[in-house]
Amino acid sequence: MHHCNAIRDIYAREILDSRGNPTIETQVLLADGTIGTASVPSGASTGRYEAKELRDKEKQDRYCGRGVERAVNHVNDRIAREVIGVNALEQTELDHLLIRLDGTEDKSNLGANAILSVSMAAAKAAAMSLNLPLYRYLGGVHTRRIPVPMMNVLNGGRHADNIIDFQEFMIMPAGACCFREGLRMCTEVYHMIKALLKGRGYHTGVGDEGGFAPDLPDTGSVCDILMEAIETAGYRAGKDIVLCLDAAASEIYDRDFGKYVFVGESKGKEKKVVRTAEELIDYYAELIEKYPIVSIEDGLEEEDFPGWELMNTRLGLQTQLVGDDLFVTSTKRLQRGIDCRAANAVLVKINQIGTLTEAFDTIRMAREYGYRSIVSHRSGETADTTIADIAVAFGTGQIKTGAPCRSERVEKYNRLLKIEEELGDTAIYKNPFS
Ligand SMILES: O=C(O)[C@@H](CO)OP(=O)(O)O
Ligand SMILES: [Mg+2]
Repeated sequence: MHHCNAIRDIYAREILDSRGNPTIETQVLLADGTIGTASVPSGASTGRYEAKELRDKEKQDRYCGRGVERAVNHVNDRIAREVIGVNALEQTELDHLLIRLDGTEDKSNLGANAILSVSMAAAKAAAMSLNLPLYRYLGGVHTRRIPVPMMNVLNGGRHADNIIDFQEFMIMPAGACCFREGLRMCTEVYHMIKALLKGRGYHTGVGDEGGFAPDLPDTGSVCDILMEAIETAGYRAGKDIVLCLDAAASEIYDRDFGKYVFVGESKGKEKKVVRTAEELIDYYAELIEKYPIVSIEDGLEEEDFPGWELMNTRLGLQTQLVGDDLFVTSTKRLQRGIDCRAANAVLVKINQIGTLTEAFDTIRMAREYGYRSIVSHRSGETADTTIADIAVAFGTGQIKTGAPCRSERVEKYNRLLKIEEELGDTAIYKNPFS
């Protein structure tokens, strides 16, 4: 109890996220006076099997009403009573205590957002009290690898009000020499995309993650613009910069119909464009043939493990196939995918599972089975930069954190710039696909 790293007090409040929705921020005070502060993001295209946050928005909050307020009260009341006195350095114990206290499979009792805010704030306080940067505290002395950004530059799906069916089009500076250089390259391409869109009369408003959201008719025309922007900016597409997709296929899947419906692509056509899982895999194969696409996330919907297996057999050797809604950062779901060879990579979103310890377990399991991990933001974000430190701490080699023009995303990039500077000559940056 009198240990200097013991939690002395804890306090949560309601703040706003980048979509203007309430979210939770929690502060943990240690006996030595250190304060750790953390805030929690929120998704729009959430996976069915994600841990449940207590949110205000009705569609995400099965209790309806003031969800975040209840999450805040849970931290200040029930959680505070239990965690005061716990040693903040014992992250695993603390997280397991929170899981037990909640008592449900999906954290719907206290709220995954309430629980995660405490988990994160305690880790930050512990690092600070040891005078260590967070990545060093979480990763130890061997921590040296800076992730390559998967930068979202064009938005569609649930993240924008345009007609593009797939959710995210990303560029990745795989051929850069260091993070700073890679970030600069991507930013130049981002600006070039804007110029090209403008020149062709498309609007240049952006989606939730800062990627442009023009009404381009289909995936091919989006990829064409990206290719042109890369080349015009002076880079070699496929060498210096490669492409990645997040199809977020669960969002376009019609369960009753058993097919994927491409509403945007159907515009102006007589017949609706629909694809079965097999046809969608063929479509990906065509796209990969034509464009330097190295990674496809949520290529199929979250229930279709057999479909994923087929996709992995067809495309998995040359393409990174990332499970986001499919795995929801859960070791249980990931194990199922591993058993049936469903994919070869996992997206890691700490709020999908609700504690740091469980997210770390998922990264560890992925590594054991030769899966890659990509640490990721949510479409509703805050200024919190914990995910940048996690990516470095675990040397995942890849991070997905949006466009370079919305502060809540830029915060993460700027944090990585700072970490790379701190690591100096010891920093490692390398193409995750070579
Ligand atoms: O699908 C995704 O990968 C994420 C983040 O880009 O979106 P959301 O947070 O809306 O789930
Ligand atoms: Mg996704």
